[in-house]
Parts: sequence; structure tokens; C-alpha cells
Amino acid sequence: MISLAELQRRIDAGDLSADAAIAQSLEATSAHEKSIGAFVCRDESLRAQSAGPLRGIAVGIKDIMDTAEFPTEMGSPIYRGFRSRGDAAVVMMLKQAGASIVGKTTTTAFASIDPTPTLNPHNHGHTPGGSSSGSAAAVAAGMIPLALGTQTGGSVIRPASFCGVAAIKPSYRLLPTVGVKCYSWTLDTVGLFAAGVDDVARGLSAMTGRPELLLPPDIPTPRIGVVTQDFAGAPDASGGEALRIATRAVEKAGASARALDLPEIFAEAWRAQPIVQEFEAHRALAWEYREHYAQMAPLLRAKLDESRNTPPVAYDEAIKTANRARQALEELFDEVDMLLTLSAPGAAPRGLGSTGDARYNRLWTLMGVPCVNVPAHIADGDLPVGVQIIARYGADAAALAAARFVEDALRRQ
Ligand SMILES: NC(=O)CC(=O)O
Repeated sequence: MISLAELQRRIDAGDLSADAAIAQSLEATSAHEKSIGAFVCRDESLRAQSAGPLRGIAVGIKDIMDTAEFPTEMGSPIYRGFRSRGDAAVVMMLKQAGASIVGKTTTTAFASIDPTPTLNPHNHGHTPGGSSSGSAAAVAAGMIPLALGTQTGGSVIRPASFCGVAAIKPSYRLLPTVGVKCYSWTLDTVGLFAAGVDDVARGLSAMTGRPELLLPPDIPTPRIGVVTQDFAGAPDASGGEALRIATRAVEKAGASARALDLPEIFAEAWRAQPIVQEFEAHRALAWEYREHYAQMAPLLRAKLDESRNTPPVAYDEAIKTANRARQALEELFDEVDMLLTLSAPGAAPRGLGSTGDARYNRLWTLMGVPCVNVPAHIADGDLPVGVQIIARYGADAAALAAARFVEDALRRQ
């Protein structure tokens, strides 16, 4: 994979020009795109900017985010050829930091659950996950050093786990969703994919102008709470093994890692998340659902059909449950610095019939807390499986530092 940190170091040292760095990504993308299918469209004559911490960094943008230079088709024929006049806020933040937008990465229709044609770079017989399929696959295939995705259920952390890349779903609203097609205004969160935790941290720090998000020179040893989320059902063997491997690794690295049983309010919030998600989707996608019903992706259409009569009182109760759970979570973080849990049930499912299950992600998206995926295990010989590091709301720097602690511990084991 292409390390953003390594490109920055070489460009800053004068060993590599920003244009040569861009050319490296263009060459790698041309070499792998035919077999992976990570992009909807791309600029093969891309040039570097001359200034900014992300100069020379080619970035892929999930195709639900507005771009002036490329169409934004939402993974749906309803928006075929649609072109926004301007860029989404996060695209401008990348450009203002010197990045070069190489193209639009594949997304499931409206970032929901209908699979894309994109293949898992580790094993083409498996899904890369979704809904940010192309962004995870493009980084994992070594085409680009950075890509943007979004998460409403599990669409950043799960594909990152399936593709063996680092990723962050930051705290809710750390990154603006202005110019990003809405599915759920309470849940939608923009996230980043990169080769490793330091690469993710550098990308997020540069685009937000927040130097505090850079990893500290000395990574503190976190107090770790290991949560299995039993209310979400048992994981696959490979998912459980990834969590055990990571737990053993952090203990060997000197951290305290104790099993935490989550209070019942968290199971209630986990059950409430789909109510919030689908009630809001019926408002966010009302025009498409009414005016282009026949053209909507089948799994998404069926999900909307199933939830079309959810009464406002049920939504109001789900929001109240979420607020109670967020308060309980704040208290939980008085006992530990981070939670360590599953990123996905296990390795990527075989075939392209499903993008996998968000059951270990969706609670944390509703909580709005920062979540980071770190690759932890290789299943069936070639399929990565990650673990998820979670910190308190607003503690994105701590989440990244804790994820780096886990990443280092796994490398040393
Ligand atoms: N957008 C989403 O997060 C949906 C998913 O998890 O597949």
C-alpha cells in the first residue's frame, strides 16, 4: 500500500517531487483498476498542487460527495451524469490542504446496502464491504494513499476491516457533511481510509487544520475495556480470533485490558439505531423513493418499504434512548481510555451478494464516538480481519493514539 506519511517525508525532504508522487498513484491505479473496479471515474492527467501538507497526495472521493470536476452519481442510475456546480466541504478541505482529487470511488446506492461491482483486492472472490467499497479497495490495492468514505451504519470501519486498511470514522460532525448526499442526518459521518494509523492521522490533521490530531512522539499506554457486544450476536470464528489476538498483543505490550459488560441501555440503543436510520432515510430520500421507485436499488427499496410506516413517536423514543446511552458512555470512559471491540463479524463474505453486516458498528455510529479500524488477523490465508478502537466523543486524537498503540502491539507480537 502507499503510505501517506512516507510520501510526505520524501516530498518534504526533496527526495520526491509532488508531481512524481501523483504519477506513482496514477501508475498504480492504471495497473490495478482493471481487476478491482474501485473507481466510477478518474482523472488520468492529474497534476499535483505546489503547496500544502497534502501536496502530492492523490485522494479518492466516495461518489456521494459533490465534486465540481467529476459527476456525482450516488451509485444509482437516478443520478447518472448528475454534476454538482461545486465541491462538497470536505473535498474543498482536502484541496485547501494541497491534495489532488484523482476520482470518484464506488459506493452502494445512496450509501446503503446494495453491493457494487468492486472486488476485494486480497481475494477477488470476496466483497470489499460497503458502502464505501471503492475507497477501501483503492487504498488496499495500493492505488492511492488516501480516500474518503462515509458511515451511517458501518460503512467505513467494516470495509476497512475486510480490506486490511486503517480507517477512522471520526466524532460526529468533526467533518462537515455539507455537499454529501444525506441518508440519515443523525448518523452520516465522513471518514478516511489510508495504509496505517499514522497515515490516517496525518490526512485528518491536514484536512482539518488540527495539528493536535497528529500522533504524539510517545504513544501513551491506554486503559482498555474489551467489549464483545453480545447483544449483536456471536462473531464468526475469524472475528473472535482477531479480538483475542489484539487483546493478547496489547496485554503483552503492557496495557491493562479488562472485559467490560455493557449496561442494558447500550443494547437498547443498538436496537434503536435502525429506527433512527430508516426514519430519517424516508425523509432524506423521499423524492427518489416517490419519483424513481422503480429505479431504486432492490435491497434499499425493500428496506424502505419495510420501514415506511414507522411512526414519529417510535423515532422520538429511539432518539431518547440514544441520548441516554451517550450519557452512559461518557461515564464508562471515566473507567477506561478506549474500548477494543470487533470491526466486523469476521473476514469478508464470499461473493458480491452482500457488503457484510454492520451489527458491530452501528451502535458506535449512533453514539457519535471516534472509531478506528486496525488490521489484526489474516483469515483463510489471505483475508484481513480488523479490530475497532473507540474513544469518547470528541477525543479523536486519543482514539488515533490508542489505535497506534494497538497497531504497534500487533506488529511486535
Ligand atoms: N452507510 C452505511 O453505513 C451502511 C452500511 O453499514 O452498510
